[in-house]
Amino acid sequence: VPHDQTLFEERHLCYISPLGKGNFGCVELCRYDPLGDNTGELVAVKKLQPNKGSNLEDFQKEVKMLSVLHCDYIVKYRGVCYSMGRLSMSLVMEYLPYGSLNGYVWTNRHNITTRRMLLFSSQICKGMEYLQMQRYVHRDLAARNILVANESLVKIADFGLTKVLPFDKEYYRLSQPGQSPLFWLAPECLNENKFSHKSDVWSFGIVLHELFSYCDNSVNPKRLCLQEIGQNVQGTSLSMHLANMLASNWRLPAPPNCPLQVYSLMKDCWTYDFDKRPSFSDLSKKVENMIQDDR
Ligand SMILES: CC(C)(Nc1nc(-c2c[nH]c3ncc(Cl)cc23)ncc1F)C(=O)NCC(F)(F)F
Repeated sequence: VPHDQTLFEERHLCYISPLGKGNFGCVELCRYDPLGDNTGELVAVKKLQPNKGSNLEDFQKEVKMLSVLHCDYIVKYRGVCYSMGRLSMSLVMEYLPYGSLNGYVWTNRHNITTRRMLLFSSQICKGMEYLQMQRYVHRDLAARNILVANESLVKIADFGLTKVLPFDKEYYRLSQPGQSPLFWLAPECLNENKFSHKSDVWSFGIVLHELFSYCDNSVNPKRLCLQEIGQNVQGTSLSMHLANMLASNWRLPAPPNCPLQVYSLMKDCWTYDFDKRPSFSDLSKKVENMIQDDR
């Protein structure tokens, strides 16, 4: 039997440190070191948190989804590690040393150019275009869920909420309101739990806002929306307030010093009618043109 490169033996997986908590589990930095001489490669290992609202088959679905994605702009699946005699499993992914995009942009805000932000934006569009071809709806596109591979490459990650569209529908209706953070959601998600490629486009607009705000937490989408709602958040639920504001055409304000054409691209993504929003291929062309103009 040819050696299965996607099977990681638990005894060679050496824990180093925690990376963070994602949807349905925590992710740890480990070294896979079968030779036992510390020359093994670093990997990110997502452990299934037993009965933390997630179960093995949901996790196996996430593993299956990630294992068939092959794109430069999507975090690479490396394999699985079974433990407790196949009763539990972990998802092994490539480790990206520069961490999540929101942390990276904020830390390097003094020397990140518009050009580099546009480059990251076009890579996210291309990753999302690829996901769309697989009929995957990410449902949690946010700067915290983008990883930085190096100074000029970012990748989409955290597919814990991703859904595959049914063959006969261009949207996915969630049975009950999900756990996606409200402030990244399109109106049809807030009002009807309807998720589609076009609601991912809305979230991409929010990611542009995060990026061009240098992921400054003091002006993040949640903070700005709550400011607009004001403290008078009585009875009406937060998502109702937000849905009403969006219906009366309120949108996040332009980030300071944001190039006008970038803000108008965000506004295109935030078109109320999902059918009129640009596609990711439209968006990547527009962003590419901005990169050319930015010479
Ligand atoms: C839950 C987890 C761990 N959180 C973090 N991962 C990494 C982090 C840093 N390098 C990484 N390489 C691979 C992976 Cl899967 C994560 C990291 N860095 C910081 C995090 F908070 C994560 O998965 N976040 C979603 C992601 F950032 F990946 F989109």
